[in-house]
Amino acid sequence: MNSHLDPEKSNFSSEEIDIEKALRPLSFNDFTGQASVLENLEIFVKAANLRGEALDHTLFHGPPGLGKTTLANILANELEVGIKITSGPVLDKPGDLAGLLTNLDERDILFIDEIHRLSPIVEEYLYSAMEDFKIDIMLESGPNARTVQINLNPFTLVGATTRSGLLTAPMRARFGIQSRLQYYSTELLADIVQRSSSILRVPISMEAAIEIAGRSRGTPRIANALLRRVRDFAQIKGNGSIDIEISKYALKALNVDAHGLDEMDNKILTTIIDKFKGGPVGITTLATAVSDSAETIEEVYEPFLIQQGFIIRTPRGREVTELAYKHLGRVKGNIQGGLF
Ligand SMILES: Nc1ncnc2c1ncn2[C@@H]1O[C@H](COP(=O)(O)OP(=O)(O)OP(=O)(O)O)[C@@H](O)[C@H]1O
Ligand SMILES: [Mg+2]
Repeated sequence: MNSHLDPEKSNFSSEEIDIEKALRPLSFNDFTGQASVLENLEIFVKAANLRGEALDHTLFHGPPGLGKTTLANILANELEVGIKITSGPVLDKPGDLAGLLTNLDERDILFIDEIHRLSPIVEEYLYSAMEDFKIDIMLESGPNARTVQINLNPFTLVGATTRSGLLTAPMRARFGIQSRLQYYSTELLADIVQRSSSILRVPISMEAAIEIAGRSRGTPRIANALLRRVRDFAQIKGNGSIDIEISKYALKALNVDAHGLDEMDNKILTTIIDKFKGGPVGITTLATAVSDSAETIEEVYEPFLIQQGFIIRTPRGREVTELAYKHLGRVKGNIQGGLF
């Protein structure tokens, strides 16, 4: 079903949240990119449907905005089951988790976002639920306290994390399906921008879609956000349709980096250049210098910077490339005490 054309989904409200919802793909067919991940998921879903079983527990990891939450919802649609959504930081007591688990119907999905942020007690509690579909529940408290074991309906836990490095080994081992999402190419993002434009009913030229896509940091969420802003410019400053001129004008006015790098990306690059003579610099030293954690840099920022050729990893640490100097308008030799 072409669900994004469902009138209830593409409603009249101009609220960003509604737009966000309308743009979210609802089926495997709507979802662009991540070809190998999708290919596998489609097989696993078909097999689970054929056998009438719950899908194996599934973990999505990868940087923000690449489609983890979207895929969790698509799985529910494709399995034709219900989905309950929560997140690691929200689930702070085993009792909260028990409430969710006991309310799941057979084959339903429990989606836990930011699953690396579960408290150890809740995480441990989850283990038996995942493995044997059983949990212990405490009845009464004080001297009369006793626990009873409850059988759960077979369900699928779908976990999402941007920080797979922070997931404990026992937790990770309980996911039969693990998919890593990759940054999207400009071509794929241009397809997504075109799809979103047609949902928003705003005409866009191919060239403009590619321009927006190229500045979206490999990320569909950013591509959609830029599209919405460019659309504003097209409607107020232009004739309502998005061409290359209005796109360039809008992106310039929005101060969007030519490569789509965000503030932190640029901070990492300038720090390596200014404080570490272009590198190599160890990841922990770099993390301290930019006031973030080494894991976040490794899992959220660095993959994109490496993919785009701004940074290379060497045995002695991270080094910026020629491209980074060029991007920031710096000259290599200008650094005091530099080697070049
Ligand atoms: N493959 C895709 N095709 C089209 N649109 C997509 C795709 N992936 C993501 N999007 C769009 O990008 C937005 C962000 O995706 P989503 O919320 O699934 O990311 P996420 O990986 O869960 O991010 P976070 O880590 O921040 O939770 C969605 O609202 C959706 O509209
Ligand atoms: Mg998400």
